[in-house]
Amino acid sequence: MKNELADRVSAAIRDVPDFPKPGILFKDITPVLQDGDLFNTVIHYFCERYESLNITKVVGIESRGFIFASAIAHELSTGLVLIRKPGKLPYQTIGVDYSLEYGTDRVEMHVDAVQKNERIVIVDDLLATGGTMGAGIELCKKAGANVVEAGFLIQLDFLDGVKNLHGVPTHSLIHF
Ligand SMILES: O=P(O)(O)OC[C@H]1O[C@H](OP(=O)(O)OP(=O)(O)O)[C@H](O)[C@@H]1O
Ligand SMILES: Nc1ncnc2[nH]cnc12
Repeated sequence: MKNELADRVSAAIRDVPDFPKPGILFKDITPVLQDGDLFNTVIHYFCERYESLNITKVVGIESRGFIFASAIAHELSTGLVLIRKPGKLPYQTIGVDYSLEYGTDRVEMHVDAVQKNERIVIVDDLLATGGTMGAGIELCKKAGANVVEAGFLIQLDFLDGVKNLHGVPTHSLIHF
């Protein structure tokens, strides 16, 4: 199932050169979302991976990670946690700074979003340098969570982002 689905997702992803900055080949996932059957199959693929792992919360990273995390959490009936860019969350937060393929940023999470020893998965659409997910993992670990897996739709292997993921197991549906 994985290879057939990976081929369908690869074919749907649209490459946009020089977005948002010159030299970046942007992987546009919106065609995957626009295809109801494909989006549904992707969500079920991740749910099958996670359904027997006693996951209590799915953590999504703003903004494209929210799309996948929220659909997976809904399907698994787990909680959903939002990791957001700075200044967006209303309550007390913990935060981590990181560098991006095209800039620097910071991620934040509510202090009470994840409890000690909770089994969580963190989901994002794409792994590039790993700065974003690395910071997300750090946040969840700070809160005492057991990060079972970092899941991605797409992994850009040439950027070797896995080295920034603190040894957490990772899974990506497709690799470029
Ligand atoms: O591995 P990294 O080098 O950290 O890059 C990956 C991150 O970059 C993109 O998000 P972006 O910051 O563009 O935000 P968006 O999802 O709101 O478009 C992507 O959705 C990941 O979160
Ligand atoms: N090349 C890329 N395409 C889409 N999202 C990204 N986030 C970081 N690098 C990216």
